[in-house]
Parts: sequence; structure tokens; C-alpha cells
Amino acid sequence: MLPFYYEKPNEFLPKEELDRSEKPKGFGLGGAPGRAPERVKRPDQIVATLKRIWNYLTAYRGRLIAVLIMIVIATGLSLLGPFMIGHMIDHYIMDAKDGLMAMLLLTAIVYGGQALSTWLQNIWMIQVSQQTVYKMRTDLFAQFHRLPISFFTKRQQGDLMSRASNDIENISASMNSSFIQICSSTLTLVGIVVVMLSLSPILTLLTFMVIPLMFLGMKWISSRTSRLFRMQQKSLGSLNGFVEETLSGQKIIKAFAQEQEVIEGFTQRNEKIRLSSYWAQAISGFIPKLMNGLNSLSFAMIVGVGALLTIWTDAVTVGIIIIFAEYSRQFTRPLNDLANQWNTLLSAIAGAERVFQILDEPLEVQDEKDAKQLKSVVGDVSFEKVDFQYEQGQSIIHQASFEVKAGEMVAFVGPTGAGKTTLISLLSRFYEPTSGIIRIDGRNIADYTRESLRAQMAFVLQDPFLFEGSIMDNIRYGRLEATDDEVYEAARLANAHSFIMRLKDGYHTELKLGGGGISQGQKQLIAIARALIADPAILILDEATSSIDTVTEIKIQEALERLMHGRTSFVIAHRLNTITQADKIIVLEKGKISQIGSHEQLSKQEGLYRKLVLGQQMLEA
Ligand SMILES: Nc1ncnc2c1ncn2[C@@H]1O[C@H](COP(=O)(O)OP(=O)(O)OP(=O)(O)O)[C@@H](O)[C@H]1O
Repeated sequence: MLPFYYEKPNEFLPKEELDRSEKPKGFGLGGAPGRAPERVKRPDQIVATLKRIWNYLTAYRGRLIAVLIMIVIATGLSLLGPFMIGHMIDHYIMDAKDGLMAMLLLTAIVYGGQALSTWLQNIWMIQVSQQTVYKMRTDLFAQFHRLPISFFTKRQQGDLMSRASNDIENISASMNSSFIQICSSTLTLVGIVVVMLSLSPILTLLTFMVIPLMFLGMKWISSRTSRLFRMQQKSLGSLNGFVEETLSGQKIIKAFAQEQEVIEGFTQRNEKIRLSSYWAQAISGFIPKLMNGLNSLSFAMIVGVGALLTIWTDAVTVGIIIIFAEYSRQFTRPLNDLANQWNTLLSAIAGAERVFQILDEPLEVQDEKDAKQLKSVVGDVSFEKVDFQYEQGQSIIHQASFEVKAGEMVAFVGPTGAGKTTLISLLSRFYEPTSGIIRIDGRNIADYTRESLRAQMAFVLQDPFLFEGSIMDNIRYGRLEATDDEVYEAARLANAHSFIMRLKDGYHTELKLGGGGISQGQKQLIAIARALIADPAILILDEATSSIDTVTEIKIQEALERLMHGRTSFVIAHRLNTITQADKIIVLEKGKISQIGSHEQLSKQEGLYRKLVLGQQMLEA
């Protein structure tokens, strides 16, 4: 009499956690905001983050060196171009020397070479940055799967998604532009200063006069924009979290008629993003304008003073004025670029910080080095004085002791929050007991790897999770190497075959994420088939509370009886009439086992079980 659901092991969470992860928190009445990116406060933090990004980059050292060489060539050629034009004006036009065509050709080659080397540096840098973020993305995804379940219960999925997508994208974009820009701008600046000083110290000084103004302007702007960019990313994380919550909780939102609240909640968050993005972009967009203004000022001064110097002295020629005019343009551009890149870099550093935060999270407690593989399990289970607490000082399970023989069915009964789910989570080592020992076939499960332990179990949870993919793939998820015939056989035993065959594409029917497209009862049957194909020694079943039509319920009960046959089964019971045939009923009250016995024994004893049975009988009467 047990309508249960199959679930894959690592989906098995205490219901409190499922509640937290699956339901929209507050239905738009203010779901917890996404985790704020840590502020990049101090230069040493910036340097530390840059170093970590650099560590990733060094894997592509060869390509980076090639990029650097191209940057040097492109910068050298960009400095040479104006010089050649000035030289041409002074000597081949003013002095009418022969060879103007050759000089023109040479100049064209210089500019062509500059374009080619710039293109190459860009292409190679894109390769490096894409490979780097590919590695980061892989590390982050692998890390998600190494983190303990408790990590996910404390965080919004949307915020985590935002780190894996937006933040990584930010790093990639910034790496593409920042690395090249910073190197080439610095080189250009140094080169220009050297050439300028050698041509005319007076005009060089004039060009430099605008630098303090640029510096002050940039400092003023970037102090504001960096704060705004951080705010923008934080708001985006929060918005993503909110969208994810509200989309996954659509049914509940509609059921509670909370649509308007959800839209208002979204609008508030959206407004925050709009404001921070507007101001961040408006203020940072002012940088080029400021630079252009100062650039024009410096240009006017060079031409004016240069013209006077040409008239009064021989030290400056028309060619030199043109070289300076061009260099002054080239001089402010790298400054401008450096300022812009600083903003991009700050935004990427904030993103990288958020990614590294996850990579630095403590992992699920690792298996002991000498942990063994748990194999050939018969199915005897014992708990010996097991204690557990989620938070220090809050005892959830207290001195739990019981024994189960292989093939027995055990039901856990007790009020909500008594610790039934938690107790079962300890058997699969999603959490470790604070003290006490859990044994399978007399072997302490702490001595075995978690993977080999969980491979001995199948989980059938209240809400079965089906993946996007065909029904065949979803059933085969229980044992990937199962043949098609084994899948059909499992589906037959699970009473799923006939409904699957009625679907247009049969076993190849594609399910949407979460099993959309088929009924709740059908999802359960597929989940049971999946558990059957896994063929575990131990079954963990979380009884469904949702109502299913009588015909389907009978099919599910039949399928479950077949599934439980010959396996040790732990059932978290919500309805007493479904567990009367259990070999053992364990009654939990506030984390303590208060009674153990069969239905017949416990019904006769004074205690919670008897009260629950009487309560249920009164309800049914
Ligand atoms: N991840 C967690 N962190 C902190 N406390 C938790 C966590 N999960 C559960 N709890 C707490 O542990 C206690 C036992 O929860 P548990 O889910 O095991 O109870 P349960 O008997 O299965 O309840 P229900 O019948 O409602 O499913 C509850 O007080 C719950 O609030």
C-alpha cells in the first residue's frame, strides 16, 4: 500500500532541505537575495585575485608569449607610422627628395603589418581566454558536484547559476580586451614618450600637461563606477535567484494567487539593476568624453605652440608638429584605454572573486585514504547509539539504536520534524553522525567509500526527479549499462510498460526537465522502474503525500511490493495504513526513538503510535 517515488541517491535530502530548495521562498514576498559578491576592497585582494587568474593563464604560456610578441610588433609599428609620415613631409615633400613613392609604399606596409599583428594578437588572445574560462567553468561545475548537500541548502540556485554564467562570461570578456589593452597601452605610452622626448622636449612637456587632469578625472570616475559595477553584479545575482525561484515555483505562485506580488518583487529588483547599470554606464561613459576633450586641448596647444616654434626656431619642423599631433592622439588613447580597462578589470575581478569563493568552499568530507569498497551487501543494518546535529548544540537525533535484518521492511513514524528523514540521510552518509556507529552487514559504513555505499541503495522520494531526455534514458539512469530488454522488463514489473507503449513515441518519448508532459502517477511508475533496474540491496522510500487516482495507486502499490521484495526497505511513512505489514515500525519523537515493534505490538502498547492509530481511525470513521 505504498505509493512511493524513486529518486537518485544524491537527490535525497531531508525534506526540510527539499522544501528550501524547491519551493519559492516567500512567493515573491521577498525571497532571499542572491549572495552579494564580496567587495574587492584592498589592493592586496585585487593582486591575490589577479594572481589566481594568472595561474589559470600560465597553462597557455606559449600562446601568451606569442600574443606578447604580436603586441610588441603592433605597438612598434604603430609608433613607426606617424614618424614615417613626418619624415616624408619634411624630406620628401618639403625638401622634394626622390623616392616618395617608395616611402609611401613602405608606410603602407608598416600600417598593414600593424593591422595584421593586431588581428593575430586578438585571435590568439581569444583562444587563450576561451580555454581559460573553459577550464574555470569545468572546475566550477566539478566543484558544485563535490560540495556537500548542506552547501546547496544555504544558497539560491539562481545565484550559483549567475556565477557559472555571468561572472565567468565577465572574466572571459575582460581577459580578451584587458590583457591586450593593458600591455599595448603601456608599451605605446613608453614608446611615445621616448620618441617625443628625442624629437622635442618642449612639445613633449606641453603634451604631458594634460596628464594630471586626466589622472584626477579618471580617479574620480572610477571610484564611483567600481562601486556601481559591484552593485550591478550583486543585483543581477539577486534577480537571477528570484527568477529561478519563481519559475520553479510557478504552480504554488498561481495556487496562492501571488502573481502580482511576484511581479512587484521582480520589478523592485529589476529597478535596482536598471539604476545601478544606468549610473555605472553613464558615469563610465563619461571617461571617453573627458579624454577626448583633454585630447583636443593638447592637440590645439601642440599645433599653436609648435607653429610659433617653427617660426621662431629651427628645432621644430612641420613634420615634427604632425608627428606630435598624431602622437598626442595616440598618447591619450592608451591612457583612455587604461582607464576603461580598469573598470572592465574591476568588474572581472569581482566576478572572479565570486567564482573563487565557490572553488574555495570546503568540500564534502572526503573518504578516508584507506576507505574500502562496499560490495556484496546482504542488507543487515544496525544503528548503535547514533547522535546527530546540523548546527552545533542543536541535537536532532539522540542515541538512536535499532537493528534490521536483511530483507525486512522498516517504517519510520513520527510527527513532522521528528528526524525521520535525517536518520535515513545518515545511512546514506549525506551527513555524518556526531557520534555512534551505523553498520551494514556488521561493517561500519564510515570505513567505506560513500560512492560504493550509495551504490548499494536506491531512493524513491516523494517528488521523483526525471531528467530532460527519453523515458528509456530516465529508466536506464538506475544502471547505465542496462540493455533495452532489461529496461522493458523493469518497466513491465513497475507497471509502467503499458502506459509508455500508449505514448506516441513509446520508450523514446522525450520528457521535459522534471518530467513535464506525463502525470504524477506515471512519473512514479518510471521512478520505480529506475529503482528496479538499479537492483539495490537497500531501498529508501519516502512515502508520497499527494493523492493519486485509485487505479494508479493500486498499480504503484503492486510495483512497490515487487520492488521491495527481498530487499531491506526503509520507509518514511506519512499514512499509517500503508505500513501495517512492516516488519518493524520505529516511532521517533523529537529525535529520540520512543517505540519499536510491529503494528500489532505497538497498537496494543501505550504510546504515540497507538494515539496516531486511534487518531487515524477517528478520521476515517
Ligand atoms: N539542513 C538542515 N539544517 C538544519 N536543520 C535541519 C536541516 N534539515 C532538517 N533540519 C531540522 O531537523 C529536524 C528534523 O528534520 P527531518 O526532516 O529529519 O524531520 P522529519 O521527521 O523527516 O519531518 P517530516 O515528517 O516533516 O518530513 C527538524 O527540526 C528540521 O528543522
